[in-house]
Amino acid sequence: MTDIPPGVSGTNLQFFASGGDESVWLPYTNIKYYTNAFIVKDNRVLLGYKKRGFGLGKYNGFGGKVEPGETPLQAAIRELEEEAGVKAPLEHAGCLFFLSEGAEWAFQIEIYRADNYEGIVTESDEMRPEWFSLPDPISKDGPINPIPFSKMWETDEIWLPLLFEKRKFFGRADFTKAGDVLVPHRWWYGVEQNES
Ligand SMILES: COc1nc(N)nc2c1ncn2[C@H]1C[C@H](O)[C@@H](COP(=O)(O)OP(=O)(O)OP(=O)(O)O)O1
Repeated sequence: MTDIPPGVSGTNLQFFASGGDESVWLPYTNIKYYTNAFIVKDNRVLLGYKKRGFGLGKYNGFGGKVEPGETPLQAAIRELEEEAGVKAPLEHAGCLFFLSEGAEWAFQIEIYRADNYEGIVTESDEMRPEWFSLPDPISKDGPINPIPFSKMWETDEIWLPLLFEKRKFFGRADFTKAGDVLVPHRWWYGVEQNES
């Protein structure tokens, strides 16, 4: 399925992956803007274990709502410092649109990455930071502390490798409820083509 879904920003996109029930995208009326930031350094990525609120019990990048008057980049820098105690020269890595059945708004999340940071990684009220090894194509035994995809949002496994490869991605994932749990219903991802 190669049609770009409603809500996906980005131009000059090349289809990368899609799946799920391809009959319908969930409707939405409101959008709220969020950020998510990842530090990738020395073949490791810094993730945080979410201690409260939305995504409780999952590992994720560091981020939150864009507050009034902030740019997404300013919000991403602030949230990273609040949640992990460090400052980083963040670069835009992609943008994701998430919709959950029954939610009052869609999440538009600007994703950032940095190869470096200043300060000491510190646990906060919201996140417990932890370093994980990047996938190692050379070692047949695999990394020592691999990324815990089974404890992350299911669709992260599709786009996180693009962030590691520095390929800019845009996508959408809709989730439906199975009891108290949100499960992926339909998803689509594209990568920005280099103009040359
Ligand atoms: C599939 O859906 C999602 N996947 C991933 N990887 N991340 C997601 C998904 N949906 C939301 N997120 C991210 C976006 C933000 O980084 C956080 C949610 O932000 P939060 O609700 O914690 O916002 P804060 O402003 O920090 O909240 P407080 O008011 O509690 O400080 O999850």
